[in-house]
Amino acid sequence: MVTLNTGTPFTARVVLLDLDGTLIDTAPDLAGAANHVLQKLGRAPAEMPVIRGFIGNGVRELMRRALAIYSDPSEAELDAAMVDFSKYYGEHLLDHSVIYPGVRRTLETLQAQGRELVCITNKTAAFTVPLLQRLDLYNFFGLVLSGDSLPRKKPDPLPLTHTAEHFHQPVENCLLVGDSRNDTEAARAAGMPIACVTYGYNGDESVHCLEPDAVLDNMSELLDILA
Ligand SMILES: O=C(O)COP(=O)(O)O
Ligand SMILES: [Mg+2]
Repeated sequence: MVTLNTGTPFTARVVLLDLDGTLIDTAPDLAGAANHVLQKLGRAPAEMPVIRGFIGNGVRELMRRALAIYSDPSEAELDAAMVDFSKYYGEHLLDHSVIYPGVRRTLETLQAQGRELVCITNKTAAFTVPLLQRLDLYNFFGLVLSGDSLPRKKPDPLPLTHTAEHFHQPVENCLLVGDSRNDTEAARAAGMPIACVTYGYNGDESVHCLEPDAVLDNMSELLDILA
């Protein structure tokens, strides 16, 4: 079901899409990599719902939070953990991760409508690009901004304002589609409309609490709210 809180459809000449929890269900493989590191350190694996709640601020923050279940890691401990995490995750990017229902067909339609598509994620580029390429999604995007592409990532508005400038569009003519508080905060700070999907990673909080301009249960519902 779609909830439209603005009353009018969005022009959205540029559609910005979050990655983890919005386009791709990456949690199983992120959990696999984090638990690989925990196991190496002799610790118990974290449950999937717990790991899901750690996603959204980049893989380093995910690993920091997973280690902190036991005790807050030093930066040196986190550096060492990230070497193991990165190697394992890079080799297991797509063991269990899948595109969410409706995503591919919706991207095809948006592209056919002549809209610019952009992927905006806090994931590092070393993982973002192969994930999109191997799922045959990469070519949909005129721009891909990862967590390490610009000096600041979401919830900072920079990736959003950078995108609007890149395509010479006012922010009002863009629309961010995301799944979490980082997305709504970045959008509000940029003055960009935001739609949230209900199926992603926003901890225990319903995305309705974030008061986005629209709420989607399936990506295909995006087509119902665009002018
Ligand atoms: O936490 C991450 O690595 C990425 O999260 P995002 O794609 O939802 O921005
Ligand atoms: Mg997300």
